Amino acid sequence: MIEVTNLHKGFNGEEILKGITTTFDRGKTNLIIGTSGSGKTVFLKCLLGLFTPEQGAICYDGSTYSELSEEQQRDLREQMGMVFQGSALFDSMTVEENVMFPLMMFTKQKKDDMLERVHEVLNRVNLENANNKLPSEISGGMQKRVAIARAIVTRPKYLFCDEPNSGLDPRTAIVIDNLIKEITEEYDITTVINTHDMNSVMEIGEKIVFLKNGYLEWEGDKSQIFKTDNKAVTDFVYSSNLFKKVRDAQIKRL
Ligand SMILES: Nc1ncnc2c1ncn2[C@@H]1O[C@H](COP(=O)(O)OP(=O)(O)OP(=O)(O)O)[C@@H](O)[C@H]1O
Repeated sequence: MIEVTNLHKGFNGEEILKGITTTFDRGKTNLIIGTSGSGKTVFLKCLLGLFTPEQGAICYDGSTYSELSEEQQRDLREQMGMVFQGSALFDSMTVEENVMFPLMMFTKQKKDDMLERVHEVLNRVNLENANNKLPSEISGGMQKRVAIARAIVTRPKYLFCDEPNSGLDPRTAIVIDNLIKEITEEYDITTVINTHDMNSVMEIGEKIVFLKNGYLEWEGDKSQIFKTDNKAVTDFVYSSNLFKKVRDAQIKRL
């Protein structure tokens, strides 16, 4: 579980996050949504320990980040997996080498043990017969599976995903969403996903945090998001192509 209290973060005197308070439960897919420039990426980077907030606290299963020693902060960061936008695989490394990379960086395991773990996670993300391929030789959906395998290979307690669906066709996007949800439940991970995608909200939005201009404007789950009368949220929901059609049909019937 991650508990965020009164988080403030700015740059060069401009405040970007303006006092965010929320919680992200373990074993759940938590989504951060909001309009462009609302501070979603800055928030995710604060959760990853990449940005230091000016005020407020982030507490990971009882450990408040700012109260930890540098060594403890490093240990905590090693318990975090990250799926980057666009997958961010190493082009010159094979699928197997990409997934093994965090194990080589952060553990002192024997090569055979590392390989066994790599094959285990590649199987889990249903990626067979691609171990020796380069990223350029596999599809975008397969690259995303490799990125997920690489993010979970060290058995992280926290998984952060930045726009995991960007660049994927809608069908593949749903498969990837559900894979992340299944992994979150199976391994009891606290997962936080930054997304623009209303399909993801519908599919896996167990907790949704909506940011607007650096404020937490609304939070709830995927059933509540269609019942809220918060205008910023309804504008966002119905600006997606999928729901524009639904709304237009409703207006026509009136
Ligand atoms: N390192 C930085 N230095 C200065 N300003 C920054 C930095 N990172 C982000 N910002 C500013 O913070 C604001 C919020 O940016 P952020 O990337 O978090 O938005 P976002 O909600 O993720 O948008 P998008 O959906 O378009 O990716 C923007 O005005 C951006 O210019």
